[in-house]
Amino acid sequence: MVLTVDIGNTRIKAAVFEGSTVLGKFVFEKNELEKKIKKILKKFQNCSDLVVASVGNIERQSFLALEKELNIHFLTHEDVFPFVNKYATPKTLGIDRMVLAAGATLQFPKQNRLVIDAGTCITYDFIDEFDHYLGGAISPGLRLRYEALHNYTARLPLLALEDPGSYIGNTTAQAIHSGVVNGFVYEIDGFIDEYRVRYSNFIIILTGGDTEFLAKRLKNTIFANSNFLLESLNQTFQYKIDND
Ligand SMILES: Nc1ncnc2c1ncn2[C@@H]1O[C@H](COP(=O)(O)OP(=O)(O)O)[C@@H](O)[C@H]1O
Ligand SMILES: CC(C)(COP(=O)(O)O)[C@@H](O)C(=O)NCCC(=O)O
Ligand SMILES: [K+]
Repeated sequence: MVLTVDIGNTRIKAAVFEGSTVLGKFVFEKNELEKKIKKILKKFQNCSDLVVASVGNIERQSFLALEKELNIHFLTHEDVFPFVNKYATPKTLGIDRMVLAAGATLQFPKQNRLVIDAGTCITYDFIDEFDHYLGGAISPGLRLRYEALHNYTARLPLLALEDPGSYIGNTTAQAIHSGVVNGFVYEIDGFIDEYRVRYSNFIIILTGGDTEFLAKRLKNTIFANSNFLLESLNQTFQYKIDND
């Protein structure tokens, strides 16, 4: 059994895999890391490996205490990945994006793939049919947009996510919801349309905390899978074992 852990900038997601089957999935806050991991390992005592991708402020050292219990794999740029990295600054590429690209490459062979991760940030990652990772984009995520409007103005309230009634918001609240939610959806559909100009065929994988909210609002056809990063972590680990 393998325990995969995805440490994002907002939350931690974890899943236990037996082969490619998910036996359990967990979401928790960063201050609960140790407590929750111990609880998961108590429940799934056959876990032999722990695989971590962290873009948050949690480092390798946080897992050292567990080394007696199981093998720790804290993924970095030094690991083997199933694509050719064409990013001009490969060392600054987020490890989460590398894992997503690995999952897309392994799960959808020999085709162009666009991975969209709607988390704290929205990340776009494109891997072409020759398994070249080309790059993509980083923009503020849904919750971050609401928070940024509030934090960097004097008069805008902090609102909780709500469906905008119309794109013409006629109150402050409705104008914010329209700007944030519609802007988010238009941006993603706009990026997809732009990729389509250059690549006639590609598959689109949508993941991240806002997957469900977003999936039904996009005009483009996508594979929506909020577990894609955790599944990709499991696949990246299997790939590492086979190719190291
Ligand atoms: N309980 C929750 N706490 C925080 N964000 C949530 C929650 N449920 C859904 N979200 C949405 O998930 C997004 C963060 O996604 P997530 O994948 O958890 O981020 P990260 O991987 O960067 O930590 C936010 O934009 C927010 O709208
Ligand atoms: C862009 C990110 C902040 C996204 O993080 P997330 O939204 O998943 O929490 C992360 O992938 C990161 O820190 N990237 C480094 C810069 C880069 O990928 O080029
Ligand atoms: K992201």
